[in-house]
Amino acid sequence: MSSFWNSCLSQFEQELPLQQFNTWIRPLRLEGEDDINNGLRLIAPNGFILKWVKERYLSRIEDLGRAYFDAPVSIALTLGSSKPAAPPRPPARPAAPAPAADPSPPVPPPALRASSNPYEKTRLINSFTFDNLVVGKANDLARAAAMQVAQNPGGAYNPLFIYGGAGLGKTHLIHAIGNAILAQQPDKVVRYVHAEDYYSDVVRAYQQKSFDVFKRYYRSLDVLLVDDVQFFNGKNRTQEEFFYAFNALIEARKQIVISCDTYPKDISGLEDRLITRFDWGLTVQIEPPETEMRVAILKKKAEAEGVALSDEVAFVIAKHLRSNVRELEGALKKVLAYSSFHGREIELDLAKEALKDVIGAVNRQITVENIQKTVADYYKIKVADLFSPKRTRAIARPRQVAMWLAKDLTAHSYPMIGDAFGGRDHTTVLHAVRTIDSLRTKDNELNHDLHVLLQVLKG
Ligand SMILES: Nc1ncnc2c1ncn2[C@@H]1O[C@H](COP(=O)(O)OP(=O)(O)OP(=O)(O)O)[C@@H](O)[C@H]1O
Repeated sequence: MSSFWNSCLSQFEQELPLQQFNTWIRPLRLEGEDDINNGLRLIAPNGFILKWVKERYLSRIEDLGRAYFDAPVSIALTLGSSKPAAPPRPPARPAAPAPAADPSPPVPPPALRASSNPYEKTRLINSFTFDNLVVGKANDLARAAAMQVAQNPGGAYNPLFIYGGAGLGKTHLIHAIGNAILAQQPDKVVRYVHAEDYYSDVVRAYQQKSFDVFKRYYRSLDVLLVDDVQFFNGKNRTQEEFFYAFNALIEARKQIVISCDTYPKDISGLEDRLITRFDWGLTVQIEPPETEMRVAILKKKAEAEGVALSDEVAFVIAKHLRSNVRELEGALKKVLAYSSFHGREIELDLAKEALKDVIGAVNRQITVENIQKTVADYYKIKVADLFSPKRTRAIARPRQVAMWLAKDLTAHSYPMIGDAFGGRDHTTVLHAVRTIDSLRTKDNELNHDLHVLLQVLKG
C-alpha cells in the first residue's frame, strides 16, 4: 500500500496546483499494514481536510487504486489525532465554550455549538464557488470585488456590501468568498450567518443569559459573512449587538461581508449608525442578468446535472424568465424532469411543453420593440444596430429578419414597420420581407433561426 500511496502522491502532485496539493493531499497519512486486503487507510489531520478530500479527491484516489491494482481497492478515510507526517498546520481556533447547561433548548444555538468540524461551524455551502458563478455585466464588479476580498481578507474592502434583488446570486457570491478563503487559508475562522439566524442567536443568548459567550464567539471570527441584512429591520437588540461586533471586527482588521436586497440608505428599520458603517468599505450591486448571461447560467447549471443543453433551448427558457436566476433554475429543473419522465430528448418543443404554465403566464402581446429586442439578443447585436444605417451583413440580415417577423407577427403596415426601424422607407421593409421569404426555403440555418425566434415570440 505504501508504494501505491507514493504513486498516488506523485500523480496528485502533477495534477494539482502546488498550493492545493500541499493543503489537501500532503497532510494525509497512510496507516496500517502494507497489505492490499486491508485496503488503503488514510488519516486526515482535521475534519476540514477530511471533508474536502472526501468530496473532491476520494473518487480520484479510487480510480488510481483501480488502475494500480487492476481491481477495486477499499479506501478508508478517517480523522486522526496521531502525529501527522507533515508539520502540523496552525490549529483552528478553539470552539467557543458551550453555554451553561439548560435542559430546555431543543437544539443548541448553532453559533455556540462546540464542534470538531470547522466546516460545520462555517455553515458554508461548498457548492457555491467562484468557479461555478457565471460572470456577466450584471455581476462582474461584484464578483471582482468579492475575489479581491477573498484574496486579501480584512485588507481589501471592509465591509464589502453586496446588494441586489432576490435570487440574483448574492448568497452564492458570499459563500464563494468564504470557500475561497478557506481553500487558501484553512486556519481562518470563517462564518456564514443568515441575518435571521444571527437574530435567533441573539434571542437565545438573551434567554440563556449567555451574551458573553455569544459576543466572544462573533468577535473571534476572522471572516463574518452576513446574508440578507434587511432582516434586521426593527430588531433593535440585534442591531445593537451587531453594531458592537461590527466595530470590534473591523478594528481588528477582520473581514465582514454583508448582503442585502437594497442599497444601505434604503434599508428600512435600521439604525443610522449601522447604515453609515455599511458604507465604509465598498458597496456593489448585482443586477438582473441579461439574456446572454441567463443562457450561460442555464448551460452551466445543465452541465452540472450532466446534460448538454442546446443554445436554442437555453435561449427559449432564458427569454421567458427574465428577472431572477432562481426562477431560471426552477424552469430548467422542470424541463429536465419533464424530459426524463417522458423519456424524450430535450429539444425546443419539449421545453415549451414543460414550461407551458410559465410561458403562458408571460404577457404574450407581441410588439415591434419586443421583436427587435429578441432578435438583437438572439444574434448578439445591439438593438440600436437595428435602427442604424449600418449595412454589414452581421447587422443587415438580423434587421431583415426582425422586419420579416414584425410583418408576420403584428398588424403593422410596411410604412409603420419602416418607421420603427429608424425611419426607413416602406420599400426597404418590403424588400426585407421578400428576401427572407425567398432565402428561408434554401438556407437551413436561416430557417432554423426563424423557427426559434417564432417559438420564442409566440410563447
Ligand atoms: N451568476 C450566476 N451563476 C450561476 N448561478 C447563479 C448566478 N446567480 C445566481 N445563481 C444561482 O441562483 C440561485 C439563487 O441565487 P442566490 O440564492 O445566491 O440569490 P440571492 O441573491 O441570495 O437571493 P435572496 O435575496 O433571495 O437570498 C442559486 O442557486 C445560485 O447558484
